[in-house]
Amino acid sequence: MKICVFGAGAIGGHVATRLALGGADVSVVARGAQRDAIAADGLHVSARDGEHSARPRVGTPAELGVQDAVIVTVKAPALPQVAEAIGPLLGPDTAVAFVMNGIPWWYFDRHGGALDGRRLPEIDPGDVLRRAVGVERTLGGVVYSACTVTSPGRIRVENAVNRVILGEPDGSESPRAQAIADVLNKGGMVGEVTTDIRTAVWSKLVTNLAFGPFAILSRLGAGPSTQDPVVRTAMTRAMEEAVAVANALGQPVQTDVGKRVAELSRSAHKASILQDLELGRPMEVASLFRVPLELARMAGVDTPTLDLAVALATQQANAAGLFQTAA
Ligand SMILES: NC(=O)C1=CN([C@@H]2O[C@H](COP(=O)(O)OP(=O)(O)OC[C@H]3O[C@@H](n4cnc5c(N)ncnc54)[C@H](OP(=O)(O)O)[C@@H]3O)[C@@H](O)[C@H]2O)C=CC1
Ligand SMILES: CC(C)(CO)C(=O)C(=O)O
Repeated sequence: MKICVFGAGAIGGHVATRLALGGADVSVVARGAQRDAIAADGLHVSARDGEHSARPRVGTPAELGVQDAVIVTVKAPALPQVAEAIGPLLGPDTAVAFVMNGIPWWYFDRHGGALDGRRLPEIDPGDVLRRAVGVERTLGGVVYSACTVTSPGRIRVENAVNRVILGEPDGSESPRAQAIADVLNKGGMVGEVTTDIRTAVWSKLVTNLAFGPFAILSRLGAGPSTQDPVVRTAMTRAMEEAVAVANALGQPVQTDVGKRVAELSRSAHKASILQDLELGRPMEVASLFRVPLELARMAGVDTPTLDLAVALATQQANAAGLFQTAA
């Protein structure tokens, strides 16, 4: 199976390595020092189950040509650039899986009901992804794997279990998602296919949405920040609001909020969006924070704690020049 990973950073570098270990014909689209290092010396992943290396092909979409599947693993602000470049990788039967955090651009496509087909211009401005990729090629994706690029071409993975969940926007059974999941499983990552990808998206998102804005405001990891009972209470309320939004949208997320906040409070982990702020990288404010609250308004759910935290976090991202509120 020919699979190209578009955006071989932390997650993409890990996924590409697992796909190669699983026997796929893997290529990557990368840039800068990361691209040069992968081209010269391959990818090297240091994980709980060992040290893994792979030598994927590295090239531009035109050089790599039509694929059986493309896995997009950029940060959300880079999606318009993906839309511009992805064309040569796509044939009529190419599946394109967006394996990222946050509300995906296709969220209301093949959704059914009154909101079916609703656009999310903060994530897909001018419908560029819709036109370049098309909903028919698109698979949703969620990834549980804490990954960091430690130096170009080298990725450290924290989790003992690393999961990728894939699913069709219309909730149908998916042989094409299963084919990708099978390769991941062979490569030592857990690949799963779901018929309810939106619930999988929200199950992950409730943590990003409740934890991320507080991280930006405190500039601390969850552990140190939640030592203050006021913060812990507010973060708990924020996560309860996020779960209420998911439920109102028809996604039965099962998050045990008290347990999740307790887990976060034992961790020194700095939210990835705070790491982006500190490193001056474009921030996923739209897909992780603002669009979920747009969905809260559509669902008629009040989210006062999240509203304030997200408004202030957005101001921080604006002030740092790492996010621009859509005009
Ligand atoms: N890292 C983690 O532990 C986790 C991340 N996620 C999610 O996964 C997604 C990816 O995150 P992550 O892997 O951390 O991000 P990274 O920034 O590490 O990786 C994205 C990569 O894509 C590259 N890229 C962006 N645009 C282009 C382009 N036009 N052409 C070629 N390469 C490009 C980036 O290059 P450059 O650096 O030059 O911008 C970078 O190397 C996000 O949605 C994130 O929230 C989910 C779970 C955990
Ligand atoms: C929120 C959390 C801890 C889990 O999804 C995360 O990985 C992040 O955003 O850094």
